[in-house]
Amino acid sequence: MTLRPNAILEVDALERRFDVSAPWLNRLIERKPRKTLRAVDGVDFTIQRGQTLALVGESGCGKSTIAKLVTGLHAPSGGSIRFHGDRDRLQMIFQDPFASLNPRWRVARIIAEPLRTLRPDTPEAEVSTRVDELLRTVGLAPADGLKFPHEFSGGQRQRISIARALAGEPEFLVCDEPTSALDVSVQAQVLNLMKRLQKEMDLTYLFISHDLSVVRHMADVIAVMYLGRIVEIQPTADLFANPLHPYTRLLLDTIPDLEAPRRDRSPMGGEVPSPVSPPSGCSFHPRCPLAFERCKAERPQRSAKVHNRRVACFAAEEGRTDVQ
Ligand SMILES: Nc1ncnc2c1ncn2[C@@H]1O[C@H](COP(=O)(O)OP(=O)(O)OP(=O)(O)O)[C@@H](O)[C@H]1O
Repeated sequence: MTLRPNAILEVDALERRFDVSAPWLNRLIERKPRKTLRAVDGVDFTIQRGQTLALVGESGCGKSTIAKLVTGLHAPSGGSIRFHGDRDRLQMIFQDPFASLNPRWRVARIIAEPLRTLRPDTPEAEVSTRVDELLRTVGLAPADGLKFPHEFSGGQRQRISIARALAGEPEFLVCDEPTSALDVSVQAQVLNLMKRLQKEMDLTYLFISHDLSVVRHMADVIAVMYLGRIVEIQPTADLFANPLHPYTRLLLDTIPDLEAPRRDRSPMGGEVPSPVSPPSGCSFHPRCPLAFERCKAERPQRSAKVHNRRVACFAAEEGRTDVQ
């Protein structure tokens, strides 16, 4: 893999397996073998400084595990993560701001915490000025610093999480479903805030969502995941204009308000298989309208020579779009 000069994060052949075996005594009695779950199964992507890469896919496809690998909460089972930035300046924003904000702390203390950790010698007056500034930056008032998290709405709580993340002077933010607990109108406001902050502070985002319509206006590059793998990765406009993988097309079909209605809308059928015993060949073949014999037997590889633009699908490689 060649490093582009502006890459801040390079993820290469990343794997994370979990041992999900029954306790050893049960295994012994019931003569059951060990079981391994492949949550992340050979993923690679690059994120350029100042850009947003979105990971999209249904629940359980491995998005959060990648977030935890990138932030160091999990160790990889294989592959590599190269971060060309300051590790201390990597912050995370979670889906549920209520769970991630200490309910017994006033908001000012919550926001000040990363600042105090980063620069323990900062005088109190300076900390408090900075907290006021951060509250204003995210659209809240300095007086809000005196309140507790439960006194705020969901959107406001997410603004508090963002202010707390910014207090750590981040250059890279991992955002795991940051707006999926919010109402649609509030979602848009928080997403716009994140976009504005990205521009003003030259932030890089790894943005995780199950919803393509959310990442459409956020991401420069979208990676679509299925069962621990990236099945397609493309710049956002290209992915929407010309989705290559049948799974991406199915995901696009589930977006109700896409301006140009697609002629061949088809509902997403079937369940995501278990990552403990994934289907043979291409993991998507049992749900794929374009699957043929080869898809059951062989696993499509990352086809691309070009970074952040590729598809893992035999039908796409062969240019077939006819339903079998
Ligand atoms: N600590 C763990 N131990 C065992 N299995 C795990 C663990 N963490 C995640 N998994 C499994 O790994 C797979 C990927 O999970 P992950 O949370 O990364 O998916 P996701 O795409 O983020 O889904 P969601 O949006 O529901 O969180 C799932 O099958 C999940 O059950």
